[in-house]
Amino acid sequence: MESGRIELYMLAGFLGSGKSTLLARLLEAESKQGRRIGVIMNEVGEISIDSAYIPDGMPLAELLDGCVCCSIQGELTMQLYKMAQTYELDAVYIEATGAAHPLEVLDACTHPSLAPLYDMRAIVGVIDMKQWQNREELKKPVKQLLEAHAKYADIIIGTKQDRLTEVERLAAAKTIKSFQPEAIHSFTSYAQIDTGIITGSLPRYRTDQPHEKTHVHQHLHLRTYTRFLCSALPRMAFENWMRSLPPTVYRAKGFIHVTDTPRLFLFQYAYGEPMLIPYNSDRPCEDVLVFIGDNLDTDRIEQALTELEDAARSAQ
Ligand SMILES: Nc1nc2c(ncn2[C@@H]2O[C@H](COP(=O)(O)OP(=O)(O)OP(=O)(O)O)[C@@H](O)[C@H]2O)c(=O)[nH]1
Repeated sequence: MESGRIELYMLAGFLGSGKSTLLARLLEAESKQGRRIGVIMNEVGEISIDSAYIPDGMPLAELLDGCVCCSIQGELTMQLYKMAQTYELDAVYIEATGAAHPLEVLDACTHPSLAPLYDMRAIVGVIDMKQWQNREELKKPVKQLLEAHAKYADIIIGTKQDRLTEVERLAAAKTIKSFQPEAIHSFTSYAQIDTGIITGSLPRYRTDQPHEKTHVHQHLHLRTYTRFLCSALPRMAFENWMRSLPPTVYRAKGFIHVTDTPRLFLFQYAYGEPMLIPYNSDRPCEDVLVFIGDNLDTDRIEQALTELEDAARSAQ
């Protein structure tokens, strides 16, 4: 467990694309390595089917009867928190329902309360290659979801090669690669992949960060940047700076203190508008901000936050 935090992997893919098959293969590989693994499974129905793939004794949380990206997003955050508190783990795998949008699941995984506990490693997009090739025939929302699983993936596993002819297989691989060229790609039948492309292989830490706890997760085009804060921030200046961020910063959230009051705030930012909500918690919260965006300029964010911290300290 690098950096003392638990590695977190999300398997995202349309219904029936092969997520559980891939998960079973990953768990087998992880157990051979002797790593301690937890699993969170989300199924839309009231009964979990996929958890049958999980070996006895492996920590498992099931989120049933709701899609993690709509009705039970808060529950996923809570389950992740509980799992980290209850077990000593090296990695946790989340299998989202086939109906979940990966960005919504990512939102739950990057809740600021989880920042000290988890290291979000990768979104693994599981794509049924035949369905991909025939996607123009799908209803628009299904096609969009299928494409989102490829678009936001760090690693794409194209599945069910065995259902395609050689010509179809080459064509599907080519279009998936050109749709999301920055991902790592692997095309397979029944998840016969080199599991090392998922576990422990991505560059995740920037070495040039002056702030010891600062961490960058390179999501290819989509990036998550987690910045622990050293002090309270001047509220007005902070809010004005947030409003000046480019629209490609889709989302930010965190826990912060501001200089004019000792109380803790939950910070939320979406569509250009920052919000500070007084927050009472019986859990200890570290001051932290999480940014999610397209090609985030992490240097500029880091510099601006350092300046805000310096300004707050010199005003004291
Ligand atoms: N032919 C073929 N079938 C596969 C492959 N991978 C998985 N399957 C089958 O496809 C079906 C669905 O696979 P799962 O792994 O359960 O898919 P899932 O994405 O977890 O499904 P949901 O949880 O319903 O979204 C199962 O019957 C698998 O055995 C493959 O590469 N080739």
